[in-house]
Amino acid sequence: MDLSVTSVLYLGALLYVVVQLVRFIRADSDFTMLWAVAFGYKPEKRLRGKVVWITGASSGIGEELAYQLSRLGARLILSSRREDELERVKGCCLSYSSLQEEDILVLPLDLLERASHEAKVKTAIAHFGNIDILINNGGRSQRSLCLETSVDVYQALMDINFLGTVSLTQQVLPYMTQRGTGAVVTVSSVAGLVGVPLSTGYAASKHALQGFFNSLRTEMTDYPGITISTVCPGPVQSQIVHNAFTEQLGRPMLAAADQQHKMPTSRCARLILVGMANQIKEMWIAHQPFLIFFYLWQYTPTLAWALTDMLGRRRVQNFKAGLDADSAYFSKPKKTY
Ligand SMILES: NC(=O)c1ccc[n+]([C@@H]2O[C@H](COP(=O)([O-])OP(=O)(O)OC[C@H]3O[C@@H](n4cnc5c(N)ncnc54)[C@H](O)[C@@H]3O)[C@@H](O)[C@H]2O)c1
Repeated sequence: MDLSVTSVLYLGALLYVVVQLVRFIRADSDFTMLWAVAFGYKPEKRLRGKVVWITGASSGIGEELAYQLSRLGARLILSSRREDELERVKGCCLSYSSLQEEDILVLPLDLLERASHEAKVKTAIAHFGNIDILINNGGRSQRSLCLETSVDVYQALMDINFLGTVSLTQQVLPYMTQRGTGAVVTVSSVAGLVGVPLSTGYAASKHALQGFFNSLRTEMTDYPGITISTVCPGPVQSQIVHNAFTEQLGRPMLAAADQQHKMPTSRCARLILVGMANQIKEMWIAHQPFLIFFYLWQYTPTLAWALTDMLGRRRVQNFKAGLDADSAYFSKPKKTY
């Protein structure tokens, strides 16, 4: 076959586009993250020995971050409300790693109790002398329709997810500015960037975090050694739905939803660590088809709204019918009660 140089170039370009397309379809994070995974610094090199404070360390993503960081040799401050659960996580960290008892501080903390945050930070500093990285991970979600939701639920979501996180960050940051180095990594959500039906208050609280940290990042430009990062995961396996607020405070979710379609917690935690090691400022972490939504919302909002309305309507209808709204996009919906 006689192929001209131009045809070879065209074929090469086509092959390149196909390879990139396949990579994108199989991707589980944004392009910067993909680059960091392939060519960036490894967490093993960058995070060993660091003092890392994780809020919401008693379950889900925070618990998994604690395990992976302990294996890397990072020293840990573990916080959430339940001390016994934190001691369990600490015990596992010690057995998975070569860390010593004093390398992990269990520091119970309620994001709602903002008046206690200053003293908690002082306790952490007294133990380790400094905090290298604060991971603002603790938070709660929501599964309820706006028209049925008490405003107290909206207040609680803002208090925990937004104000609790802001309060702790404000207490930790001065220690970082004094040293001129540190990182604040905040686990936001896909709901911090896009609209999510049944989670109006949760999405609002995560949008608030995005606005806050995107603005703070620029205020911190006088401190080039300080990194402000936000993490935007799509659905990840954890207790988030089980622990979600419903339409009234104190009314629990009736059943945990199917988690098969969600990203494994370990993969999400690993990607967060890669992002931290490479000081990435915004991390989009999700399987397809969720990842494509991030891009659509960013670049073609009109198309994104049309698609969200189509899929979101089904989610709302399933919820109203008492079906599992979370897995309803992907599998035969299950009754939640
Ligand atoms: N799992 C997901 O699909 C997903 C997706 C996007 C973002 N996120 C975010 O990831 C973070 C971790 O959630 P997860 O999925 O591991 O859920 P999870 O429910 O398993 O863990 C949440 C953690 O936050 C803690 N927490 C809740 N209220 C608190 C309070 N008042 N004070 C202190 N700690 C409190 C819990 O004790 C727990 O340790 C949250 O900020 C969540 O919004 C989760």
